[in-house]
Amino acid sequence: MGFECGIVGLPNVGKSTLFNALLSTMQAEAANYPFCTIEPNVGRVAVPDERLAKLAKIANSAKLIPTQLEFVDIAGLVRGASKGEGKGNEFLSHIRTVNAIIYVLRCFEDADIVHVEGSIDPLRDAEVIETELMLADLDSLEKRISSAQKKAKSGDKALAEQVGMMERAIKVLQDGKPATAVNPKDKAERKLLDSLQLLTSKPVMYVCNVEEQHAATGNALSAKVAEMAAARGASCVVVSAKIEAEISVLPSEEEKKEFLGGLGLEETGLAKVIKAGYKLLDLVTYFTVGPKEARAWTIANGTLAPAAAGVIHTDFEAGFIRAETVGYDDYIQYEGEAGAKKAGRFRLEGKEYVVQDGDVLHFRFGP
Ligand SMILES: Nc1ncnc2c1ncn2[C@@H]1O[C@H](COP(=O)(O)OP(=O)(O)OP(=O)(O)O)[C@@H](O)[C@H]1O
Ligand SMILES: [Mg+2]
Repeated sequence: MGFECGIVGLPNVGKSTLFNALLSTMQAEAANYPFCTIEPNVGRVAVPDERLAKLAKIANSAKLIPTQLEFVDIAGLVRGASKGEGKGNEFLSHIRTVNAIIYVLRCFEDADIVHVEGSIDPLRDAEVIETELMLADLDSLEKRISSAQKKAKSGDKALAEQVGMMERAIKVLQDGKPATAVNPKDKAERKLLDSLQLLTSKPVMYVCNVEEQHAATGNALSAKVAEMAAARGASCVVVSAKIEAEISVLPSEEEKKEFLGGLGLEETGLAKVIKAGYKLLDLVTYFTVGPKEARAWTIANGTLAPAAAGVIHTDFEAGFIRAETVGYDDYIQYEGEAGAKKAGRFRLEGKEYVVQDGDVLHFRFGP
């Protein structure tokens, strides 16, 4: 399971500006010119988590190592992308490989920055892009289904199930809905749907890119997007990519805080985007804490202890014996492992243990 969020949208809406800010260390081209991003840019960013510093303080850890999330800056799609317009096929194939989609919607007015659709209308923009993705999915399913149907007739049960799922997906797409609207009823159905590798079965969130002065409050356009997102049960984050780019290059945390305060913000829009992306992928964090370092690790929600150990090292998974576990709240309340032990809050967990968000773990493993 990968942990990649694709940044998707029309050209010139601020995707690369946001991406650059996210990876102030990395360079992706940002210019007032449609299609300036030709190759997809991939970068890793630290996931902000207040808990890490609190744990490190208790354990006197010398170093803090946050966990990371990957972002991919994908070139702007245009109307007709599913038919190959504006390098559409190539750009759509970049979306196919990511695990979740972050739609960047232009909610800022600026007469100097060209809008491919000629006016500022984020709801229309979302519809244009989402329609292209649905058309691409429909096209790919219609191309695949007849040969799959033929093969399924030979009695291949797994294939027959897949054909069933294809038929359901085609139906919802023809109704103008994304493949997620198939609403898989259990894990097995979810897996079947995923196996079709559709663009519109990926989890989705929206980023409203607003003017500097609306960074804290949003504007009338972002309010409309928020309403649409809420109706779909999707999350929606307001940022001003341009301001984020300026903040991200400030040399010290203090200066950043001051700058944010002046705008009426408590945390950067980037932090909000990263946290929302992490949630969108249904990821959770566990910690390893010691005098050398306090470190955060990422796993999919529902991961069992041996597989969670495998994120650190494959040997940990192969030779897994048990996980010494203290829940985050207990670790804080009893001020560390020793205190948690005294209070009877130290647990030995086995192979069937589902690691919980915030767990402080120490893995025991053998040869
Ligand atoms: N919040 C904002 N307010 C004002 N201008 C902005 C804002 N966000 C981005 N811009 C400007 O919009 C222009 C386009 O931005 P950017 O290059 O990031 O777009 P893009 O979505 O990556 O485009 P493409 O699809 O062509 O790669 C840039 O000049 C950038 O400075
Ligand atoms: Mg770009």
